[in-house]
Amino acid sequence: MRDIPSLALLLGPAGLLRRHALALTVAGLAGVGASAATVALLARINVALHRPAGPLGEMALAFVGLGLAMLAGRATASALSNRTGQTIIRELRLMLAQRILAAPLDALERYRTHRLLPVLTGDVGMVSGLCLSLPMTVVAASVVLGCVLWLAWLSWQLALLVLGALALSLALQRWAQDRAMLRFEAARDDEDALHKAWRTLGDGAKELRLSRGRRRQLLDGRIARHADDIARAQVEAGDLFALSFEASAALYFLLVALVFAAARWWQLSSEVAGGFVLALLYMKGSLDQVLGFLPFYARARVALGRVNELGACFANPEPGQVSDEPPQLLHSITLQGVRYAFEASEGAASFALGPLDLQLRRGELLFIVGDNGAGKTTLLKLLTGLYRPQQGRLLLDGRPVEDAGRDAYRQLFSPVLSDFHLFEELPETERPAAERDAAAQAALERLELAHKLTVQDGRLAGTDLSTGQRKRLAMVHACAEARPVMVFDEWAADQDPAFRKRFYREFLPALRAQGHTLVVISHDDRYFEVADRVLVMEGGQLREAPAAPTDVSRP
Ligand SMILES: Nc1ncnc2c1ncn2[C@@H]1O[C@H](COP(=O)(O)OP(=O)(O)OP(=O)(O)O)[C@@H](O)[C@H]1O
Repeated sequence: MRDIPSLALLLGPAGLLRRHALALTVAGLAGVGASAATVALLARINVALHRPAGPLGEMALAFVGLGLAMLAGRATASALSNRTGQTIIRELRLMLAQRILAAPLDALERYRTHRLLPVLTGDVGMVSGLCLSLPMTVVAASVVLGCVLWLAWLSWQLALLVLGALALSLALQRWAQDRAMLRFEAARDDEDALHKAWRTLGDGAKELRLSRGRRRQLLDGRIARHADDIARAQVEAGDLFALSFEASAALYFLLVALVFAAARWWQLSSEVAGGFVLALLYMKGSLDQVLGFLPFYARARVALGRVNELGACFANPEPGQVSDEPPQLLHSITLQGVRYAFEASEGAASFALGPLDLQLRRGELLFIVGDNGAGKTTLLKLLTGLYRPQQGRLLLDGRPVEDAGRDAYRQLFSPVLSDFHLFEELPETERPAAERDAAAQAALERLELAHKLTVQDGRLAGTDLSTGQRKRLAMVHACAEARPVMVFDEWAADQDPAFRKRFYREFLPALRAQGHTLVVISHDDRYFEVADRVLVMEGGQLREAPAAPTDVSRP
């Protein structure tokens, strides 16, 4: 089991609760004030029950005054805690999104993207619930405390008896909580695995329909197994809490009986005994609220652990993400003695690239070719600044690209990666939006997508597309962005022969003529002669290759 982390994210020096300490203190004080008014009201009722009635008007005034104070205190506490809770949730969501966006790509790849969503939705929701319910639980706890103080004022011996019972009840809950946390932790691990299976339901929909075996594996082997494990862990944890809760409830009624017996034993007045019974019965609701909060708190601690873990994984942001300086490529981009190795994962040998040298000259059309797994995409990630070289240097026009300048450097590139994501909106550019939209519309026509899609206010509206058409649409986005360096990772792989030919013989030369520098990963050796240079990747090493002779009669 992983360690249950501290509440640093909420209570640490820069914790979210600390930042709202004033509002939360005011909410807490208002709640405590309301509790004091409640206890005073109880005391008045007790007096009214056991002593001859005083002037009615005075009594009514006291009741109304205390009732109003209670109402105002509770309403203030509730409204303030609700607003502050919602603000904290918003800040937590933004903080996590910013951290993920600012994290180095390899940190995100190591974390595994399927683990992000359960944290960002389920765990953040659970932590949000904790923030929202915490202040009102504090109010309930202060009602209990107020009642105990009043009882101590009535009879310290009986109050000690009550305190003893409360301590026993809390110890029981603590016992249940410690054991339940282990189950909640195990259930949360299963939630991650289950989420991965949910993704398979959508991503593998076609394969699953074509294979009963795969369906069985997914449903029985993964979904049912994890769902069973989660249900078992939650039931066991729920049983533990229910057991301790019911034991506390039984103890409570035993306490009321004990109070009666002790009052008789110590010959206490009926006002004292009545006050005790009244207070005990009244504070039962608040006590239940506090005890009922504990199971929720236990689950929220586990969720908070995951949120903390995510925050910690991405706690080292890349510097310089908000540089306004527009990047320029005047002569060349150079990789000098660059080396990059992936961390070895269970049982698999790690892949290491380099040390290698490469110079990409402005305006050139460079092909990178090589076998599957040779390291072409890894090289592209180093060249585009997505990965930081572990050794060696990346130079822009002879000047090293340092950490602070890497994000600005990355703005030189418009990529179409092999595992590209299709955004709904066209990217923001330095150019006016109308110019960008016109470039996108022209690209739609060139790529024969204009009958499927139109550009509307920077968005691309239209029907669903085939795999090859989606790749073309990714190119439309790159053309609309039109950065100095355009990068295509096996773009032509999904295109029909005629379009593939147009890509190599028409589009690439046209983009080069417009002044773009082009890096193309390709397996299409029949078009290598289009390139100014062809480099071969082999086992993480790079070598120059002469362009292959071309048979222009082939498509
Ligand atoms: N995030 C990662 N973590 C660990 N290993 C990785 C990671 N990404 C790639 N690799 C490994 O690095 C090696 C090179 O991968 P890369 O994607 O660069 O190859 P490639 O030449 O582009 O292959 P292909 O032509 O099949 O796309 C492979 O052995 C791959 O398993």
